Amino acid sequence: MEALQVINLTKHYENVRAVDGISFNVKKGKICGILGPNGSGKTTTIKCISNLIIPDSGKIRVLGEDNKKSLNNIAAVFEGTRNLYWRLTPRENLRYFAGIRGLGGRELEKEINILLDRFNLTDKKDVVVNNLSRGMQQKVAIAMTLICDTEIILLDEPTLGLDVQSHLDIKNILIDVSYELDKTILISTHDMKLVQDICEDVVILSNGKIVAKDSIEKLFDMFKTMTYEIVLTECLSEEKKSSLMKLNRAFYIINNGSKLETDILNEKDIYRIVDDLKNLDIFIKEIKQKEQNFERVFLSLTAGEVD
Ligand SMILES: Nc1ncnc2c1ncn2[C@@H]1O[C@H](COP(=O)(O)OP(=O)(O)OP(=O)(O)O)[C@@H](O)[C@H]1O
Repeated sequence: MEALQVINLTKHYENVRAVDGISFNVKKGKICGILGPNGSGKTTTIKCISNLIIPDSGKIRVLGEDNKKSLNNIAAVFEGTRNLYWRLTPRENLRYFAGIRGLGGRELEKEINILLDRFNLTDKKDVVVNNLSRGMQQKVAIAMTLICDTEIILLDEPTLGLDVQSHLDIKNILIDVSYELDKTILISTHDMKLVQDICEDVVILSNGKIVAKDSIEKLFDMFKTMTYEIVLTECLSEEKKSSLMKLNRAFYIINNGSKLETDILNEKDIYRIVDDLKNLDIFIKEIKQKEQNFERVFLSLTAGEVD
């Protein structure tokens, strides 16, 4: 069942076409990522879905209903957790946002305690949000969406500026929320690792248009290459770098020339690469096959102009 339908959405800011006729769906209980370079239209899309800005044209449906009539079924968290009240505590924030949606009473207090516990925030429940770490603030913001009990949760850059532990915590929380509570989550992000780890589907934008929308699995299959890392015995000189660039193969020069990466389709190619490097007096210390990386898929899809 489609929880969210975006149909032919277009939004201009004066002469900028921020979003240009995009359509995609997100199934109930799934996590979908919106990826794209800076300025590709991700935030504009999220803002249109959450009714913060009015699109020029197109339709947005939540469980089949126009999004303007579904305000109580959409909760959004924008970059930098700007929608929290910094001088209120986590408990007060949750109470306030639930109150806006007409929720209150003893049942609500019980719900708030359960949520604070779930997010490991119980011992911080009376500390003003301003004095919490970035990771904790992000948890409060996500808890805020849950207390409102909406069908759709929109998250703009939920892992921006988080340390490794908080990144992991947020990732686990989102997986829990989607699987256990059956929430539909749309995440706008630059964080490929997050998308690769938790999203089932992805929409990739470039210049306000969709360049790909599919499951992560299928997008990986589309770019089924093997990436090899070649560690060199010494850093490449500028002369060797330019000789390498003249070869009929794309090498990514890493670590100032002490490593190379290349994508191959056929395992036999690796023997040709070894020969090519030997002919250029570039000596190999080690060759490793790398795990497939969603960043490469993304770069392949967004490189160059998209009409
Ligand atoms: N309020 C505004 N007024 C004018 N132009 C805007 C406004 N908001 C966004 N834009 C422009 O619309 C385009 C899309 O912006 P948007 O913020 O949606 O992209 P984004 O993919 O979220 O970018 P980023 O990854 O940098 O946050 C950009 O060219 C941006 O400069």
